[in-house]
Amino acid sequence: MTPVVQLDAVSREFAGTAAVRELDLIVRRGEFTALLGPSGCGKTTTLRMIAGFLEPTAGRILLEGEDATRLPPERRNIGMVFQSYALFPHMTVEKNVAFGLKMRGIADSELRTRTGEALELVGLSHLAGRKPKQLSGGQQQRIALARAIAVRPSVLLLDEPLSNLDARLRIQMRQELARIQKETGLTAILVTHDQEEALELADSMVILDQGTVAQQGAPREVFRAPANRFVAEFLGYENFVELPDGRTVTIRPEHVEVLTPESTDSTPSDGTTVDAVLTAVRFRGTDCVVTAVSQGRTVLATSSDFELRSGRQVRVHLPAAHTIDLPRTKQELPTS
Ligand SMILES: Nc1ncnc2c1ncn2[C@@H]1O[C@H](COP(=O)(O)OP(=O)(O)OP(=O)(O)O)[C@@H](O)[C@H]1O
Repeated sequence: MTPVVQLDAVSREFAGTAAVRELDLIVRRGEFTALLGPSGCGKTTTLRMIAGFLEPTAGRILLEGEDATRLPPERRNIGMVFQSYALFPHMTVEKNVAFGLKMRGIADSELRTRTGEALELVGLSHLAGRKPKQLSGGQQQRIALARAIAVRPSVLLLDEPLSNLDARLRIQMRQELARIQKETGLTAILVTHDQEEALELADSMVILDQGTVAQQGAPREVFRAPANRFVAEFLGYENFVELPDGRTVTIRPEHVEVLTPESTDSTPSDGTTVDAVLTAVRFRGTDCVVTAVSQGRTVLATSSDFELRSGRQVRVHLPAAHTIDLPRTKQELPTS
């Protein structure tokens, strides 16, 4: 099946500095792809190139299999929703939603049907006659979404669409987006720096690091097996431990076992066990989080042993089944 969006080695420079470098990306029909990464990694630049607002300095962009690298935005069948809702303040909700259809020369009766459908999809048909300023932030974002969907774009580009909403509304809108995408079979690319949003919504996530792909895959895969330290840190992994055999691994604190003579006197046979001293114990109610230091290496662990105190000598066990090997990134490799 021809991908809806395909980027072949796309690069974009600004005054000699690369914002996106040789990026390859494939988005298939009906797929929800999340582009994520820290500020400045090139997410918005990538989205703007797909929309046609920015030209790549190198590489090709294919839309529905056709070379669209130099195609102006209005000739790409793309819908966009931004962080700022960008609704026309003087137009009613209905006129806002109909705007893109009108621009495309859609006949009146068809225009009314599609506007009505789009408003129904976002659950706001009853507000059709209002002006944007008479709506809440969440409602305005729904209207922006309806406007983008009404034109039946081959791909919907979402640039941090939920980040202006408060936490509760953001979660509600996330579920709403998931529902709409499921109902309509929309192909969408979402730019976000919120990993939770990506984990919940995306079929595929692409983590960018300085304009290149650090890792791409299904959220579960990426979360379970981050490819390197950058991805692991971005996903919230906190333990980075160099093992005696030279490997660097990461492990979730809840998988690290803190052993004391009272808990066991045998050394587990799998994984790695090291002597350590506790330097901090934080009580959290149902468990505590301890910081253990072993030969300069720090490991965070959770434990339900409430007798543990700072200064205590323990052994720390990293079970093999839960340690994730992290190959070193280029920056971390010693230079020869
Ligand atoms: N018009 C521009 N002129 C010069 N540099 C730019 C321009 N647009 C983006 N950049 C630079 O390109 C890099 C990538 O920017 P981009 O906006 O794509 O990042 P981002 O991942 O979307 O970041 P954020 O999460 O902060 O929005 C940054 O270093 C940025 O400063």
